[in-house]
Amino acid sequence: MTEAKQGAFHTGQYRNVIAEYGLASEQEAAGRLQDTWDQLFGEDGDHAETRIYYEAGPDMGYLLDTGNLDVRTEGMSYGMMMAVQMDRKDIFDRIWRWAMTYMYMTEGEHAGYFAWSCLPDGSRNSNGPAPDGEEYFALALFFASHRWGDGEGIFDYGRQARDLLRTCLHKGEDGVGRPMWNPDNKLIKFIPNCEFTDPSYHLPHFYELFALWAYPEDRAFWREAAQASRAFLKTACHPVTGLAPEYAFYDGTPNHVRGFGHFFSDSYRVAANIGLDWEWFRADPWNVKEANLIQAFFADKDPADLRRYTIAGEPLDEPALHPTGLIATNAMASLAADGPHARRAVELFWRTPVRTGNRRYYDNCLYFFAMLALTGNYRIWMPSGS
Ligand SMILES: O[C@@H]1[C@@H](O)[C@H](O[C@@H]2CO[C@@H](O[C@@H]3CO[C@@H](O)[C@H](O)[C@H]3O)[C@H](O)[C@H]2O)OC[C@H]1O
Repeated sequence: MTEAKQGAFHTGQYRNVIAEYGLASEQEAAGRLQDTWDQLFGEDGDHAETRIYYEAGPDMGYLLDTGNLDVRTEGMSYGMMMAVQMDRKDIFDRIWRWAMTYMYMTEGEHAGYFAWSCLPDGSRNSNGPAPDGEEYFALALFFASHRWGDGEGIFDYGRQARDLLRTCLHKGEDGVGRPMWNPDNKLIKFIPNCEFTDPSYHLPHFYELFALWAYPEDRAFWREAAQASRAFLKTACHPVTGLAPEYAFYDGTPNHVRGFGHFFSDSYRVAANIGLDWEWFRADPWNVKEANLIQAFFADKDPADLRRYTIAGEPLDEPALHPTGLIATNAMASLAADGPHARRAVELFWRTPVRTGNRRYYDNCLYFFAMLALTGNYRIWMPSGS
C-alpha cells in the first residue's frame, strides 16, 4: 500500500454509480434525486411523512431532528450542503439566516461558535457547540461563495467561512474558550472542551479544500489536518471489520464513555466520508481497502435486523436506530470500494425508500448525501475561473 499523498488536488470526476451499475438511466437517476429532495424539503407536495425541512417566517427555515424535536447544527449545516449542491440559494439562505439568528453565539466562552441544539422556536437547549456542524457550515459557505458569489453581511459567504475556520483553530489563544482542533496533533475534537474525538467528524477531503481557501496563515494547518485525519482513521477503524466506534481517543482506541465506544449511529458516517474522500481526492488507497472491509462485514447481515455492534463485529442486543442511514452510508462507500460487495450495497440502497416516522431525520440526511454522491452530484465547487 502506498502512503497518502501530500496536499492532493481534486480529481474533478464524479461517477454516476447508479447509471454505471445499470440501475437507472442518468435521467432516471436525476429524477430520483429530485424526488428525494422534494420528499425531504417538502416541495411539490406536503410530504408530511418524510420531510425534515420547515420554513420559519418569510425568510428563514430549519431542519428538524424529528426524533429529538430539536434543531441541530449538524442538520442545519447538512441542509446548507444539500442546498448548495442542488443550486437552491433560496433555501440555503433561509437555513443560514436561522443559524445565524438563533445558533450563533456572540458572547461567553463559545463566542464565534454555534449552539449545537435549539428548539424550533429558536431558544437554545445548550450553549455548547459540536464541531461537525462548524466544518460543514464552512465548506457549504465556501461552495456558496464559489457557486453564487458573495453578498453583504452574513451572506458574504467566503468571509463567513474564513472567519469561522479562524475561530475553530485560534479560539482560546486570548485565554477565553478552546479550539475545535487540537493544535498539536491536528485532530478534530468531539467538543472543544474535551481531548477525544469522533471518527465520523474526520473529513480530510474538506480540510484539503480549507487549505486552499482559509485565511493564508491557516492553510498549512489544514493541509496537515488532512494528513492527520487520514492517519487517525487507520487507527480508529477495526483492521478486520472496518467498523469505527462513535467516540475514540486520539490513538484510535474506542472511548466507551456513556456507551459510545461501539459501532452505532455516529459511526455510520465514516463509510460515507471514506467514499467521498476517495471520489474527490484519490489520496490514499487505504480508503479502498476500508470501504471493502465495511461492505464485506455487512454482506451477510439482514438489512431488516441491523444492530449495534462492537467494532470487532459482535452484535449487541440493540437494533440500529437508523437502519436506512446505515444502508445509505454503506452504499456511499462504493465510491471507493472495488470489492465483490460494492454493487450489492448500492442495489440495496437504490431499492430502499426514504424513511418515514419520527426517527427519519438522521436517516434521511444520510440518504440524501448518498443519493447526491451516487448520482455524481456531490461536487466540489471551485472559485469561478479556477
Ligand atoms: O453531547 C453533545 C453531543 O450529543 C452532540 O453531538 C451531536 C449529536 O449527535 C450526533 O448525531 C446524532 C447521531 O444520532 C442521531 O440519532 C441524532 O439524530 C444525530 O443528531 C451529531 O453528529 C452531533 O453533532 O455534540 C455536542 C455535545 O455536547
